[in-house]
Amino acid sequence: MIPGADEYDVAITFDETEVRRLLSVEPADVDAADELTFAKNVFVPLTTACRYTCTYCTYFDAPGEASLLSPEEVRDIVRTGADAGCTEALFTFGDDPDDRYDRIHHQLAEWGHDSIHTYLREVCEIALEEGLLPHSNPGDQTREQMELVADVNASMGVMLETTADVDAHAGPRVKNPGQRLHTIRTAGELGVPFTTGILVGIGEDWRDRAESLLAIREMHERYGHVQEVIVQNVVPNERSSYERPSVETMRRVVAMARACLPEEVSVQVPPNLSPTRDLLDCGVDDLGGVSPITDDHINPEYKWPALQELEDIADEAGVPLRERLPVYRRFLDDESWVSERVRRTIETDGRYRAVVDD
Ligand SMILES: O=c1nc2n(C[C@H](O)[C@H](O)[C@H](O)CO)c3cc(O)ccc3cc-2c(=O)[nH]1
Ligand SMILES: C[C@H]1O[C@@H](n2cnc3c(N)ncnc32)[C@H](O)[C@@H]1O
Ligand code: MET
Ligand code: SF4
Repeated sequence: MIPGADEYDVAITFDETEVRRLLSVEPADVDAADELTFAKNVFVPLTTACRYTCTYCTYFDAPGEASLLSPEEVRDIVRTGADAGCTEALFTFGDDPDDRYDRIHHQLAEWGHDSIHTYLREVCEIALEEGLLPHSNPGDQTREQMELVADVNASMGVMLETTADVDAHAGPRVKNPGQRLHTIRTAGELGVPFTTGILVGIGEDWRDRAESLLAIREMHERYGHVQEVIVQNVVPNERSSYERPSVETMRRVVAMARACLPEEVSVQVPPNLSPTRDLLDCGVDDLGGVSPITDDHINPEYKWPALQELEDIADEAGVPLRERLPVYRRFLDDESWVSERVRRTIETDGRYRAVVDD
């Protein structure tokens, strides 16, 4: 049973034959992709306040220290990004930060906001004004929260992490797999093109990995909204000494993801964290958002590869490298997936047409 599944009304019955099939998948069983895609983004770490304290994470700050970027700071970052040829403003930050941080609450109030989501809407609008397409990953969202920002985002996301009950999420306030799945389902109901994924090496076992991927597939089968699934290996940092999963483990999980998910769903690995070159024959077809100007604020010790390195990786795999937008092509021509507002930005900016038509 997935923890929290009943409470959030997302119970899933796994087909034992399917679980077994995935558990037996080997890298040799899947086809390598015929192209590699990536997006150029700027990372906007809106706030370091977070209601959770995941043991693998260095991102969050204690209540007395956590900060919030101002609208001016956000405009500066996204403008620099647009000048550097980026297409995506990645808003990733602490989960429900106004939940228990008074100073965040007061700062938001000073700027005329009563929640992080009304503020997120304002900064997404700033990104659109500056010509960037927002992709927000604020962690878990209620339907009301997501509705507030859906039409100013090209796509959104949240990592499922895992369906298992792991110690990494133990404590008084914790990520709950049922709540994560509920967020993924809400995106489907609201017609939001969505990114999710699993975090490998946080205490889950092979069956948990298979079930996590099957849970994502189940959500996609219902709504068709999952555009990509990130297979992310945990990396050690100064707060925690998680062991990196071995290359062999990552090869098998990536192959499992490819074998589990339908063809239209991309399998992404982050090129700054993963042994990317060793995973390409296991079905990876996307390298995610990489930034020519900002750090990966979640894992700042791990630098983004330069565009040239992505070219070299694709060359070695013998496939073309193609730039993409934060929203995948198949959603673009349908108003129920991409709002008029976002579509206008894509259609009026020559840079976007060039990326879409490439
Ligand atoms: O730079 C990062 N981008 C992350 N991204 C962004 C991703 O690389 C791109 O923004 C998407 O591929 C959209 O283009 C995430 C997006 C999500 O929706 C959910 C989780 C992640 C995780 C990361 C991450 O750890 N680091
Ligand atoms: C945005 C995403 O970053 C991931 N994340 C957080 N901390 C780490 C880490 N040490 N290693 C790898 N990924 C991490 C989580 O999966 C989160 O959902
Ligand atoms: N806090 C959110 C989550 O874990 C967003 C990114 S983690 C820095 O989903
Ligand atoms: S991974 Fe996200 S939810 Fe977990 S502590 Fe870090 S910022 Fe918060």
